[in-house]
Amino acid sequence: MANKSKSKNKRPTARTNTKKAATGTWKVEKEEKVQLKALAKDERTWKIAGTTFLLVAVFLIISFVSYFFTWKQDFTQISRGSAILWDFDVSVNNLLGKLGALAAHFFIYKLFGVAAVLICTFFFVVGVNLMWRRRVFSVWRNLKYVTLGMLAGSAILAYLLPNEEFRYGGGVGNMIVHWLVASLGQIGAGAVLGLIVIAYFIWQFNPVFSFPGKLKRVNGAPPPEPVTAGAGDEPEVKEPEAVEKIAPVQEGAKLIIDVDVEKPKYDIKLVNKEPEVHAKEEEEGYERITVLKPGIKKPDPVIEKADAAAAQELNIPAAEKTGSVKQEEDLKLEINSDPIAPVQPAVADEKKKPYEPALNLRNYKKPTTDLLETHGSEKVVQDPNELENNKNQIIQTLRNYDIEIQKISATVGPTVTLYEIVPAAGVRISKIKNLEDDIALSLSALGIRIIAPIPGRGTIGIEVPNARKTIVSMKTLLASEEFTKSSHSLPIALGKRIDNKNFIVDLATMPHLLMAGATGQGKSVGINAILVSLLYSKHPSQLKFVLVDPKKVELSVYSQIVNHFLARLPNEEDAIITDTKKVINTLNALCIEMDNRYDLLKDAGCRNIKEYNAKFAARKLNPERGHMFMPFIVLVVDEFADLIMTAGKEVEMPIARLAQLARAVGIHLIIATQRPSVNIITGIIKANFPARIAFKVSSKIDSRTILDAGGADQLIGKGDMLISLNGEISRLQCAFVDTPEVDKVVDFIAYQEGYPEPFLLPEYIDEKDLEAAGDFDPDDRDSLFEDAARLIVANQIGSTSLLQRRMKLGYNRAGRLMDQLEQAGIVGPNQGSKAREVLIKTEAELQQHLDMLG
Ligand SMILES: Nc1ncnc2c1ncn2[C@@H]1O[C@H](COP(=O)(O)OP(=O)(O)OP(=O)(O)O)[C@@H](O)[C@H]1O
Repeated sequence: MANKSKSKNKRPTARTNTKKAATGTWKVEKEEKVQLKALAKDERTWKIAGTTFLLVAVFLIISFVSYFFTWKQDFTQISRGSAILWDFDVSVNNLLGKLGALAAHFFIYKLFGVAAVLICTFFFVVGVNLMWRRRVFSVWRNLKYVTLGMLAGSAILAYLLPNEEFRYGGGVGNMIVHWLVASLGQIGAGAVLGLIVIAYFIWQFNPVFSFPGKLKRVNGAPPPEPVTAGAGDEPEVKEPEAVEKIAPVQEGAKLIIDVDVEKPKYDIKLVNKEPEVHAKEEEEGYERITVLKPGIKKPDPVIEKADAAAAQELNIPAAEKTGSVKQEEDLKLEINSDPIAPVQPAVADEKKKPYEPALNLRNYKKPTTDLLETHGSEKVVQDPNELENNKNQIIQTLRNYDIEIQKISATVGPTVTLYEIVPAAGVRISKIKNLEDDIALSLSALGIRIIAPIPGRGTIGIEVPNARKTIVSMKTLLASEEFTKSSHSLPIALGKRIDNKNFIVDLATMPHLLMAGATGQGKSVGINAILVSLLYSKHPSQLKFVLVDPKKVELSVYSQIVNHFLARLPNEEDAIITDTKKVINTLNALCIEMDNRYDLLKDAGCRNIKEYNAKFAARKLNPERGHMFMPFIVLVVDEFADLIMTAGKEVEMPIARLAQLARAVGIHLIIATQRPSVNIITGIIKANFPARIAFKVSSKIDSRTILDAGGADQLIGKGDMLISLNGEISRLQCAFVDTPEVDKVVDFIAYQEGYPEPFLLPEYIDEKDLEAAGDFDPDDRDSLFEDAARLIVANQIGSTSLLQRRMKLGYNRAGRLMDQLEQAGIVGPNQGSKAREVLIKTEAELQQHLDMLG
């Protein structure tokens, strides 16, 4: 539905015309409305609005600064108010004239004093966001800081500088101080303002206060802590009375409530997990750097040393090599035009060090976790009263249906609590399953899901949403040891399970992922979580993304890292594909890349990308024969429904082909859709995507389409999700990474040196295009004819796939080239599966032959 209206909005004129045919005056109003809407959506309107806000920010800052110097001279005039604007006899000294003087006087003198300068940042932030049409800064956060800063700043200045000629605290500051002094006295007012300053510093910097005496005790035995702590080695058992009303539970804690069914009474056990080990600042092999400005890096002795060592390996004088992109490019071009082809000479010399793809961007630093934020408290909180009430209601509801239970226990997760029930002997499981809606009704909660039975546990699970939910920050997951020490090829941190365990999986083994969810339920955040995980774990030489974004805005931020992590078609400007036609070409190009990679694997005698890359790194494969280090390629399609609706089979077929075959050659697909209906997620797509994620969907049917099971319609949104992996469905809270965090990560990468150009996919030329354009005459020589002839003669192998691989061509074009080479007498006729005979033996001979052909 949402999408329908979106696409309608995109075509205001079409919509207007239809209405026109229908009615009279009403139609005109409608038309105006539509035009206004189109105007409001026009990029230029946004830019004009952005520029206006930025100019207001500049206007205010100049008038404020000027006011500090000129207020005294202008005071009498400004005090007359706006009347002076129309009095041409009046002149003022403020740099921005009467309006500047009046604005500054209003904000500084009448309102917030010196602290009023903060208001300029608000106009700046809004202006920048409008100008770039995305959330570069958080307006809400800025507004909070500006308001609090102006109130607190004006009061503090008014308190500290009370009798000055200049009103440092402005009218508002004076008023607050006046009221504080009248209520609390001079000292009390000072204490309150001092407290505000101290509270600000504590909040901002969270200093550590430690007492030497206590430290000694910590070294010996940890002091007992309340329920929260997770400090004790032993699990604590507490009577309910002893538990605080809201008991924060440490990550990984399991809350077990044992129920005596006759006399409702329970024990709460908290089983705390080992404390979380925080991220290492330095990841293996990569030093941490501080990024100053684009292109400017702090000189780092370690990096320089590494450069020297690497240069030595390349047999290039260190001085020439250090930091010289140009040199690196030249050298690369000499060996192979591929941007990630080996810079290091890959001669089959067994004594040489293994080839390291990362050395081509040896100064590259992976992003650090301090770029990310912790959202809210990481502690899972659960109210014992809530637990008790839910438990009683579950027991009562089941009893109403004559179902008795032996035991009930609860596991508190970030968003939901899992109540596990052991039913009394003889109770049929299906009976409980059928009561799903009744239990949900009696607990008056959305998002109840019943798992009957929980696989492998012999219990029945009832998931009930928590009244207070915890956000799972991406930062925590990426800093966890499971992630930093993971041995996965493509680790992705998706979120936390119901038992608070981190859920980190390997995309390479999934091997493709289908994601669905109604609009606004967390799909975009989920895609960002996956992309950010991969950016945190991989070097640009190891991974390339192909990003398809028909909505045009969701993935655009990643365009900044085009020369680091993106792949695109040759001769394409944009690395992020938004146009359906280009999507089809890209998907077909990926199919060619897959076929080429299979040829290389076959030639190398390897079964998969891992073996192949290991062999290449051991310098057992010759780049001269087209071998190269293969990066993983991850294709992300945000909004698959749009594509299927517009291009149908043309999109479905290459996706299905890639999904069936591409795993072994390191190509993985992530396909997301808002509308998981059967005409979009067809049988053929579904059959090839064993791993599927569902955020909240709007109907049970949608849930069945995506997961082959109900439940996704019962989720509560905001990243609450079900993942079906190897036939097993788990409920997760998706990791949250906000857009400004993604911006920071992308900026961190973008400011570093990248490859000279993006990773190029093979060229794909649509047969239909060629025919339609009528620009291919078999008698006309292809523009690449001579290059192809040279390649074939140099290698003395008459193989079409050699042309495909080395010249990055599609099968059809390479085939035509081969036919033309045959016509020209350079290669012999087709010999089935064997390569054609090459009739010309040397380059000199070829040159003569070509000259003869003219
Ligand atoms: N994992 C999460 N944790 C907490 N809040 C979340 C999470 N995921 C999403 N949200 C909240 O839900 C909002 C919508 O999420 P998101 O933009 O990912 O939805 P969407 O499904 O991609 O929507 P659309 O399809 O319209 O783009 C976010 O702005 C955020 O406030």
